[in-house]
This record gives sequence, structure tokens and C-alpha cells, in this order.
Amino acid sequence: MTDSDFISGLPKAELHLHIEGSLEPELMFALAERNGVAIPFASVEDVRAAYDFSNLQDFLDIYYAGADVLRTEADFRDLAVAYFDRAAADGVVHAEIMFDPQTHTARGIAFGTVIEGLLAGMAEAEARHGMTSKLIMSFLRHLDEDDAFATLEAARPWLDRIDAVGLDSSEMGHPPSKFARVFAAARAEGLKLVAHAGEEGPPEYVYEALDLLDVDRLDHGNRSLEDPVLTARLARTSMTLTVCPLSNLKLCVVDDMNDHPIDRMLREGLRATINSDDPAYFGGYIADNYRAAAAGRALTRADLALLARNSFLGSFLPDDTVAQHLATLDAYVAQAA
Ligand SMILES: Nc1ncnc2[nH]cnc12
Ligand SMILES: [Zn+2]
Repeated sequence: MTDSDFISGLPKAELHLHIEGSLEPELMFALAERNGVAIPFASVEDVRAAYDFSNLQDFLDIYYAGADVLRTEADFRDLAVAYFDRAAADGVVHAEIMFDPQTHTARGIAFGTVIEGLLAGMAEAEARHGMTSKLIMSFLRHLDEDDAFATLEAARPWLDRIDAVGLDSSEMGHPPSKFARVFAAARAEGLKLVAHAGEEGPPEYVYEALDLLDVDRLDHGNRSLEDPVLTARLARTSMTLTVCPLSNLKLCVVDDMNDHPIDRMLREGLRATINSDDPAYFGGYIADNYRAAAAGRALTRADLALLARNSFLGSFLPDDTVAQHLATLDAYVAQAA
């Protein structure tokens, strides 16, 4: 078996995926036509050519613009189904996907339209692939606390179908502390908590995510490595980091995949995982992220299996389900040897 096939077949969970970031240019065009929405691109090639980012904000501007073609429940369903089909082909057996309701409600799309479409896509993934999934509702951190509270309120009828809240969008200047109260309110509703921190922001933002938000999982977390005390704490507490190698390269968090810290994270004892973030924008789904990291940092099959193992350990699945996935993973690695 080639290393590439080993990676595709490796049973894994995806823990950091923005469903809006899985909108491929082809589907963007199809939805623009279906909904009669004008888009500022002449062709699919034009769209791909625009995906040349020098930082997070560059990307976010185009990502929010692209999401404008999503209008109906069927659009959100089709978006999700397309992602799950690709994830299944990459060996994903469980996905915890983020969505950004404010990106849509700000355009006049009802919260229910977004979530009912995504839930229909999740049911289809289970029927087609036996893939399980969970929903993470992410607050946009460039908006204010009141907007986040209004979003939590809008989500109330669906809270039993949402597993966690998250925090994403422009990190610099929008520290986790801005959302401490809304995260506490989400916790009081029984939700799990995740937050992007240390992607572009400093280690202090990671401390805030831990100490002020009390997150269960950290999205990215790269810049934690600048602080040895923080790194040791993350290792000691088995905090899961949802690392996204191709995203890091495309958004210039790293200059070259040969400089990616994924192997250092493992060596430091961090529970690092590999994920795709916004695969339609960053040039690859989860298996491509494993492949790029493996090539850049000479990861062994044991490293790759550890990353997959960490993805189940870091998931919000119940312990007995995690144990079943780990047994399947061990059997896969043994037969591939
Ligand atoms: N990588 C990322 N960082 C912050 N916000 C995001 N929204 C979608 N992708 C994101
Ligand atoms: Zn992200």
C-alpha cells in the first residue's frame, strides 16, 4: 500500500471544518445560477485564481463574499452533502463541523433555513456513508457580544442538535475575553466550547481561551509553541489542538510546509490533530492535509496513526464510541503493516 493510500484509508475524525469553507467554485456557480445571484467572477478558474491570500483577513473577505450564494435550505443541504462525500472518500468516519450563522442571518437568511439544511445533509451522510457528525455553532469574533448573544437566542429551538459553540473570524484585536459571558451562557446550556486561538493571535489569546472561556478544544493553537509554559500546560492537560496544515500555508501562518510545527507538537506531547479548515479555499481536503504534512515533515505511519488516534480522543463522541473507533484504527494499522 502506498503512503497516500494508507492516509486515505486511515479511519479518522475531522474536528476543524467550516462548512462554508467547503464551498467549491463549481457549486458556487451552480448556486449563483439557481438563486439568480450575481458573483464577481467570470469563471471557476477566475475564482480559483483569486485564492491567493497573504493573511487571514484576505481570505475572510473572499470567504464571506462567496457565502452570499447560499440562500435556501436545499443550498445548505447540498453544501453539506458535497463535503461529507469528499470527507468519506478521505477516510473520515466522524466529523464535527462548524457553521457561522451570523454570516447568513446578517443577509436576512433565517437561522432555521441554515441549520435545517445542514441537519438534512448530516442525515444524508449517515445514510450514504454511515458517517456520524456533530454541529458547532461559531460566533464571529469581529462582531460584538450582543450579536453573539442574539445568535445563541436564535439557536434556542435547535440547541439539542448543536453540540458546541466556537469562535472564529478575524483574530487580531478580538481576544477571547470579549466573549467570556456568552461562552459561560453556552456552557450553562450544556454545550461544549471550542475557540480559534493562536492562529495569528499571540499566546496570550490562548491563555484567555483556556482561562476565561474554559474551552474543551483549541482550534489551531500554533502560536502556543512560542511559550514553553503554555506548551507544557497544553500537554499536561491533554488539550486537543485542531491543526490545519494547508490553511497555515495558504494564510502564511507558516512560510513553507517544511517549517510546519506538526511533528514538534507531537514531540512536545501535544494532542495535535490534522484537519482541513476551509478545504475549497486552501487546496485540499483532510487526506491532502495529512499528505502535505507527511511530505513536509517526513511523518512516519506511526505519526499519522497517532494524529488519527488524537482525532477520536479529541472528539465529542462518548467514550465507548471512541474506543470502538480506536479499535478499528488499530486493526487498520496492523493490516497495513
Ligand atoms: N482559519 C480560520 N480562522 C478564523 N476564522 C475562520 N473562518 C473560516 N476559517 C477560519
Ligand atoms: Zn478555522
